[in-house]
Amino acid sequence: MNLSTHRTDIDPRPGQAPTAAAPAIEVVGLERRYGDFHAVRGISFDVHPGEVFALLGVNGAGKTSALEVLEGLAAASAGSVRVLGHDPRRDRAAVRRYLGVLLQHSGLPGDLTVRETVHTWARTLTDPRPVAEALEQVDLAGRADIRVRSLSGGERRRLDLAMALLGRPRVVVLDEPTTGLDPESRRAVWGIVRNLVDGGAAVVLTTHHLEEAEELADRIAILQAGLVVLSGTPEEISATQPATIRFTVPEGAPPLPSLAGVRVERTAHQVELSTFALQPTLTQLMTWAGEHDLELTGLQARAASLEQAFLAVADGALPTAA
Ligand SMILES: Nc1ncnc2c1ncn2[C@@H]1O[C@H](COP(=O)(O)OP(=O)(O)OP(=O)(O)O)[C@@H](O)[C@H]1O
Repeated sequence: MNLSTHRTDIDPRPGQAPTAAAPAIEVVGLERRYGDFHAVRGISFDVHPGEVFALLGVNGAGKTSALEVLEGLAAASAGSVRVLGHDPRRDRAAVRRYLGVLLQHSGLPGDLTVRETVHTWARTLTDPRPVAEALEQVDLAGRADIRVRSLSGGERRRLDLAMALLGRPRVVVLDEPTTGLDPESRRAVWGIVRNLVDGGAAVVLTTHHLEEAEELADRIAILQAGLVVLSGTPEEISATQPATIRFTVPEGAPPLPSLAGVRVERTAHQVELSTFALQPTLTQLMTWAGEHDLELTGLQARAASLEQAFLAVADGALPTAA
């Protein structure tokens, strides 16, 4: 699978020269209301060419509502969104050519074949990729003559992706690109996304698979009830949570050493330590065990994960740092 070349230049805004530093997507104070309901309550982020930005959050957090404004499908209730310097709704014609969108639910007609579907869409684009190449990329070349209604859920999702990338987009919005895909297909999609950004595209995606965000995203924002509650690189977000050390103390062991800043939970002989200083805590623990000639069975030390941070946000636990 490979993607052919992508142009990495950015359309200058009227009166402006293109600069390498210009973000491909700029979102400032975006709000989205449905009647009285405030689904997105003032979020800001930008995405540069060659970067993957992931919007995470539990169901209903506001991810799709925000993406629909980027896609030009809905108006912002307040705030502004720029894609390649343009308003994606008002200047739809200027943006459309450079924008690839994978909606959460697509509605392709079921009675066309896969090849006919892609051909039909390609005819509406300025500089489409060859249909055979597009199908090859998502591993659907062997299904080209099958009617869309006969495709499996995962195959249909890969067809959606082929359509989103057909026009060689420089800005790509992917709403849950791998939902319903098996692990192998999911990894293939990750490869496609990496190729896109290597070619200079700016990618925004949503996902409920945290390992996907960890694998792909350069930066992440976690949304809750329409607000960004944590943002940064995957490492920065993970680092808002403590590392965990678990072990079993042997019968008759002396009391644990005093460990400053470490939370200790103990049930019978099972011990769990939560610490923001994994190495010093481990060193103190090992020194203590060595001095008393103790064997700590089942010893495990695990750095904090993105999943831990995500769950802490979902549980309403305030992050300790951001
Ligand atoms: N057309 C609509 N009218 C009224 N409320 C809506 C509408 N569309 C979305 N909502 C509400 O806005 C909130 C945010 O929905 P949204 O689909 O943006 O969330 P999400 O983070 O994408 O969720 P998911 O992970 O389930 O896709 C939800 O409470 C949803 O019920």
